[in-house]
Amino acid sequence: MSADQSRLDAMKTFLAEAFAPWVKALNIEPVDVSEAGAVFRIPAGDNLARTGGIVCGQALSAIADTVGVLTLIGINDDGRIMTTVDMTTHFMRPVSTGDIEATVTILSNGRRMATARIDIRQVGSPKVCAGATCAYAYMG
Ligand SMILES: CC(C)(COP(=O)(O)OP(=O)(O)OC[C@H]1O[C@@H](n2cnc3c(N)ncnc32)[C@H](O)[C@@H]1OP(=O)(O)O)[C@@H](O)C(=O)NCCC(=O)NCCSC(=O)Cc1ccccc1
Repeated sequence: MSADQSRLDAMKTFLAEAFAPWVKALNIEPVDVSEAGAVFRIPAGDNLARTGGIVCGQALSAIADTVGVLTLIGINDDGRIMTTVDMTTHFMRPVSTGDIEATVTILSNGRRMATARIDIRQVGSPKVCAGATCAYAYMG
């Protein structure tokens, strides 16, 4: 098994074991991971849409926070657990229902804190629809 496959498996296991049931129901799929970050696919169905078939901001924020945590779980080999301490999200253009992609870039990963940038796009489009910056504190 490649190192990346083992990281993807660790992310999937953590998603299945650690998150609230409604977060698991987002069906977030890790598809790529490296030291620099990770890429995720999410099938955004009508259950995530507000009026007009637009994916609601509440779901996009939850996706951003979750993929940030999963990326740190994937790239850290030390079993450290983190908690979100700050998050800023911008909704720059609507996300239509359908497959969406979240790209995580790790901006910092220190002894006590980590910072991640998350960009959410419609699959197949280069345009960022929503962007978030999340700060995480390592516990213990
Ligand atoms: C409209 C604005 C807020 C400001 O735009 P500006 O900065 O002045 O710039 P600009 O006008 O250039 O437009 C930029 C891009 O946006 C596109 N576009 C614009 N208008 C429309 C339109 N009517 N329909 C479709 N697309 C539209 C436009 O084509 C362009 O895209 P392009 O470059 O051609 O690819 C924009 O940033 C936006 O839609 N953000 C996403 C907000 C969002 O989805 N929030 C989350 C859901 S809300 C929620 O969950 C809470 C809630 C729940 C229930 C009930 C109530 C609340």
